[in-house]
Amino acid sequence: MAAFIQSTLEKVPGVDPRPMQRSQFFSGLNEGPAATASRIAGLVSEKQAEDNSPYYTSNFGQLLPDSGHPLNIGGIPYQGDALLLEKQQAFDRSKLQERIVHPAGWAAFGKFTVTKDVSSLTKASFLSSVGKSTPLFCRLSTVTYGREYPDAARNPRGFALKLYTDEGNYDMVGLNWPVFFVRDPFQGPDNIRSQQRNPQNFLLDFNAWFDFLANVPESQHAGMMLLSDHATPDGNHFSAYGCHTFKWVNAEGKFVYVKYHFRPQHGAKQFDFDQTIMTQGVDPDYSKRQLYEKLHNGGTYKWTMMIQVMTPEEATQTNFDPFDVTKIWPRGQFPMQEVGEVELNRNPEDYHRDVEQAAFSPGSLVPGIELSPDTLLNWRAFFYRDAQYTRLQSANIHQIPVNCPFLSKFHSPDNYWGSMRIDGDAGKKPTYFPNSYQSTNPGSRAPTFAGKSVAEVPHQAASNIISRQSHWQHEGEASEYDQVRELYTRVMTDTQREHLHTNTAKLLKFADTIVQHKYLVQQAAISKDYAQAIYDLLPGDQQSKLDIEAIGKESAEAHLVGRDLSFKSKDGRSFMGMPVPS
Ligand code: HEM
Repeated sequence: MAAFIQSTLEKVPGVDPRPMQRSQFFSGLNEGPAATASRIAGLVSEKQAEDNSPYYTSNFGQLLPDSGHPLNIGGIPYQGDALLLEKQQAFDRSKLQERIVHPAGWAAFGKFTVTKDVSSLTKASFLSSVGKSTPLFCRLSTVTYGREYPDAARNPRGFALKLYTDEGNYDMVGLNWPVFFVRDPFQGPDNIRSQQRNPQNFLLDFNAWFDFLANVPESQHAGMMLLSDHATPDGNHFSAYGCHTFKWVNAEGKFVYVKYHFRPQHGAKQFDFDQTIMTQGVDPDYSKRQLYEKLHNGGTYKWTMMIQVMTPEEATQTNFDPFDVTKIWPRGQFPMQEVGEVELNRNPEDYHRDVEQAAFSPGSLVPGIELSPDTLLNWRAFFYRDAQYTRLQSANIHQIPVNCPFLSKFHSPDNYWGSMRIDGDAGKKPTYFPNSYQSTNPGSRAPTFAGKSVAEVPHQAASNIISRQSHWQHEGEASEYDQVRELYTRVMTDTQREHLHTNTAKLLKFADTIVQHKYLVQQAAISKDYAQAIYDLLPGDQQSKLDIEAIGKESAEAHLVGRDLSFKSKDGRSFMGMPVPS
């Protein structure tokens, strides 16, 4: 194609004489999205495209006479200078709206390699054989602070992977801890807003941080992560998790549930409170720089991917809800198995093109990997695209190189048109179904559907009743705290507990007395010693306003805070994903 264009151009007198001139792609560096994607993902070894034009031009190819002199009338810029206006307009529009969450991000390309055979568990092509390697893009992020906020700040870290598989793109959109604050989609925006800036005065609002935690019993596990040194990793030295439960389906249509874990081969390291404050001040770009420099100097970062596996039958037997993202699966009961390795080895070429415009969605799945009956996961699979269509101002985001499914064996969407459509679009292909051309005949001009082999395997839901009834096992139950109590009393070391107490007290002192009281009630439900230790570290004038005995007594009913039990399932856990009987 490029040769054809070139030979045509050469016949036109006065044409740009550059060899392989490809401006038809209307891309800044004269290359199209799939070519860019193949290169930045490291599949082809071409060097970064360079602009070899002898002269600067406008977006529309007109030569710019010089850079320092607008058309002017006696020194006043003349509005008819379309070249100056274009430059100003492009500048004025050059920043994207930042992500509403996870705006501060840094990223790299690399590969995923299968190291252990899991083909009996999933038919996903990228996991089909040991040694198989798939290019990937990974974006790391903080969650609730703005794009330019210091990236060592106390916050969860996002860990989003996009695997360019031969069956389309697979996105895994996880975090650096295994649980989330809420399990109900209604509380998602509340949770995030409580950790974002106060809308009235734009100040960081620790009162809101603690107030949300004080009123949502299931948020204590993630809350403990947020206040421990877990929330202040040393740059990219952290473990990551898929958090939710996923469903893996094998070639026989049998399924299991899985949890994803990613262990850093470069080791997990954390900063304490003071080191975090210092790092933020000394280098606001600490985590970004750590990744960039490592890769720039030829190094790599690697995580080992592990899974825990649970059969649908086992999922009915556990004393915790396996589809509740505020809970973990105990490793003693569900051991870790190795799957493969994530390697980051190439820096992006252009931050805006490759990192800002990246769009991950928990709904971007491939055959063999499906959603479990986790309410929040199902909602996330639905709404991330909505956020991106607004943020990137187009539904045609698959054309952006980093999002382009450039290795998919098949690509023939039945969607067409829309803003910023720059590819071949629908062309002559029928875009309505059924049609008289749709067939598997090689001569046909329309693709057909892949059918049952790629269809989701059915699982049973709790019932066929539409209602607002809750299906959570631990809702309104003291068992809500079992796992977080285990973490606090048995898993954490003395030093980790000590840091948790001091970190918490240093921030809880910014909260109102009523919030401090209710927050300590939740912590006392985990352990009275825990609430006492935080209380002991609060300033004396604040302690005197709190009644630690009353807090201890109220903790017996902490699990009922914020609960309307009229919505609670009468059968306890009932949101169960069992196979459909044949
Ligand atoms: C409860 C509700 C949640 C809400 C309302 C929410 C909302 C969002 C939104 C709107 C975005 C920005 C999408 C974009 O513009 O590209 C986002 C990004 C992200 N979310 Fe969530 N999210 C929630 C829960 C979670 C959970 C449970 C996880 C992890 C298991 C998670 C991990 C991420 C990550 C890693 C990103 C950044 C992706 C990137 O690097 O571009 N989120 N989320």
